[in-house]
Amino acid sequence: MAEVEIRAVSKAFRRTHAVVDLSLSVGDGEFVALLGPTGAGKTTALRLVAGLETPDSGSIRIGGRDVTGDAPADRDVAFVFQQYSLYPHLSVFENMAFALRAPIRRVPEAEIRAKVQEVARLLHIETKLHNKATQLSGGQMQRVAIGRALVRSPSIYLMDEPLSSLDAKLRGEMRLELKRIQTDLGATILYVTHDQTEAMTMASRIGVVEAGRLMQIGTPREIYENPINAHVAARLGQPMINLLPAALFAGIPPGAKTIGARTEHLMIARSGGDVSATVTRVEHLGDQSHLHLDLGGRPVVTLADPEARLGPGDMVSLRLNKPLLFDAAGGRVAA
Ligand SMILES: Nc1ncnc2c1ncn2[C@@H]1O[C@H](COP(=O)(O)OP(=O)(O)OP(=O)(O)O)[C@@H](O)[C@H]1O
Repeated sequence: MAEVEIRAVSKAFRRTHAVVDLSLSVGDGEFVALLGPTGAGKTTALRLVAGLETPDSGSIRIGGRDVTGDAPADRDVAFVFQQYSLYPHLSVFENMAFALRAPIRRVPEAEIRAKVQEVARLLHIETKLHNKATQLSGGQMQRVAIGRALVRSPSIYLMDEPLSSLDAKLRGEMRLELKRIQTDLGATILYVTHDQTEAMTMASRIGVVEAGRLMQIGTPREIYENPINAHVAARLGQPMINLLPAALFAGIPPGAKTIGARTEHLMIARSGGDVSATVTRVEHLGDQSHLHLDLGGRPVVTLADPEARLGPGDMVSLRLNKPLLFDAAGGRVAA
């Protein structure tokens, strides 16, 4: 494993600025997630590191070596794509062994067997090694796709939404397993996702990307608690942060035009708060319930206290507790 350094890299496709002046380093053994909406430039950033795209400007270093002009095969990276793209006619074993069988690698057969078996155990697919790739469930296929990358020991693993085709339950399980494997192997991973839970639970640092630009990078906690602007604040947190006009509340510092209130910033009482709101809906999600409110014509969503027994039409009183403050342009304002 090795450190990867992206320095001031830009890439445009005709008039689309897919990646703009991106600087980012992934430390040895670190798990960095790029989080952003569709079209933000996450995949392009990954493809630039892999060498599948050439930057218009900037440079990329892997393990201290400038690889900007190198072909993908010379970069020592392993890529896991969104689609499994397994070879259907080959067994699970052969799919995983494939990269090790490249003639230039000259890996002895005994070593290939040992490595594939070790990784298969890690991914809990050791009993499937002789199945054809097509005789697997979606979750097993995705494990094989990840396993194909893990049998190699590249400088960095590049992963592009590898869990997005799995159902919610499997995604949750694979999140835990991928994190465990990364920790066990001390693997360096640059991971692309639009799923905030994946980024929050697996990454040591999250880079929030918007319209080709890296807006903020930090630990999940830093990004969640201390977002630099309203865009970043809206990327993390469920239910999404409520962005409300400051004018709805009294005593807000001058300069603050928008209040960012996450559920923990909103105290709900029957009376005695700063403003009153009407319950429009209570949404039961099993492990939690979301309380939808109307605050002066604006929708507000927060977590419902299961004890409160609120229903549509009930009036509640809201009190702000140290919310985030943003200026007219969405930039953060000190409280
Ligand atoms: N080969 C290409 N030719 C032209 N435009 C492209 C090409 N690849 C990407 N783009 C454009 O660059 C922008 C960034 O795309 P990219 O795939 O990197 O975004 P993304 O954040 O990975 O999105 P998603 O989550 O949907 O995969 C988009 O506007 C996309 O349409």
